Amino acid sequence: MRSSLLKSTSELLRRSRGYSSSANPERKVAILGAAGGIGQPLSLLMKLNPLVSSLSLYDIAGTVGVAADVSHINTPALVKGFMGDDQLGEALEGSDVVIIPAGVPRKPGMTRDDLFNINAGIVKALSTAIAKHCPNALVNMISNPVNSTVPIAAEVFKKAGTYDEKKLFGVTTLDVVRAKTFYAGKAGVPVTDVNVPVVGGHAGITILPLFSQATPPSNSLSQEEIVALTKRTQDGGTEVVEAKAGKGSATLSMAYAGAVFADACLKGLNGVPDIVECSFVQSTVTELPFFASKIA
Ligand SMILES: NC(=O)c1ccc[n+]([C@@H]2O[C@H](COP(=O)([O-])OP(=O)(O)OC[C@H]3O[C@@H](n4cnc5c(N)ncnc54)[C@H](O)[C@@H]3O)[C@@H](O)[C@H]2O)c1
Ligand SMILES: O=C(O)C[C@H](O)C(=O)O
Repeated sequence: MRSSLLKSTSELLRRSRGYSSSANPERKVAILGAAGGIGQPLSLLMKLNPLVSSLSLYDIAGTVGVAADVSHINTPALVKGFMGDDQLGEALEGSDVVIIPAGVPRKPGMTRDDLFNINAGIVKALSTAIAKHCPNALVNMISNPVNSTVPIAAEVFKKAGTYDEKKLFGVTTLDVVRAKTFYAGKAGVPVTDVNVPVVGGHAGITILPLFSQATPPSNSLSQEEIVALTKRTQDGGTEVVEAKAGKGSATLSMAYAGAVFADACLKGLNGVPDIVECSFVQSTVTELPFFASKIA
């Protein structure tokens, strides 16, 4: 009796947060680059997500320890670690969502484009494996330069005959997270109430936070302050790269942003209505083939 009461109370709590165990199908999430600076905290956050039933942690090295560590957390997701080319197929098989933070990060003085030569090859190889082993998965691309890695993945999927423009997302959520934080601080509004769409791309001046559409609106911000907020959002990545002084780029805030975006994907797959996020996707909003905007 007591256990069934506890069970139904916990189900009620889950429902009130938008989750329902009985309605939610089994979902497998794979993280490629799971032992890295983003990969590890992202693995933790996805292990905490009640919509995940199976969590597949893949990297070229280091996943045995990360998977053992994360697997001890008492949440339902079953965790498995995979390493090296031989295990990539098994890591991906049956995945509903694949998150890709694999690749090298910036050091001070570099632009995201300086990462292209190394990361393009990594993303091409991983996308080829996704096309083979889980062609229907939603792909969340974190690896930089996002403005290029997303089109690369699209080309790989087209070549494999598996491309679905609605399933490939460049993760620009960190730009939104930053815009919300910086706006709330300046406008003096509670950060949890704030929303700011960010469109364009994910590099320097291609990051376009639309503070004119921010909610709650602020009448107190001057034009100068909005220009400064825009510049800080555009330079947010560089601010962290310089602060880390050679030890990489944003990892913790990115893991948070990646977990928010992946959660939106899982909710979308589960039929939860009105899920809206900004993402860098194939687009007809401008003449550019890919553009970040609000997607539902
Ligand atoms: N989209 C964004 O907003 C955003 C934000 C922050 C960082 N990033 C990008 O994310 C990437 C990762 O950053 P990080 O700080 O985690 O770097 P990191 O070096 O700490 O981790 C990268 C991980 O990728 C792994 N890796 C390399 N090649 C691989 C392959 N072929 N298959 C699987 N794993 C592989 C490495 O072993 C490493 O564990 C960088 O390109 C960085 O620029 C993007
Ligand atoms: O700035 C970087 O190199 C990493 C990432 O794109 C970010 O915005 O933090």
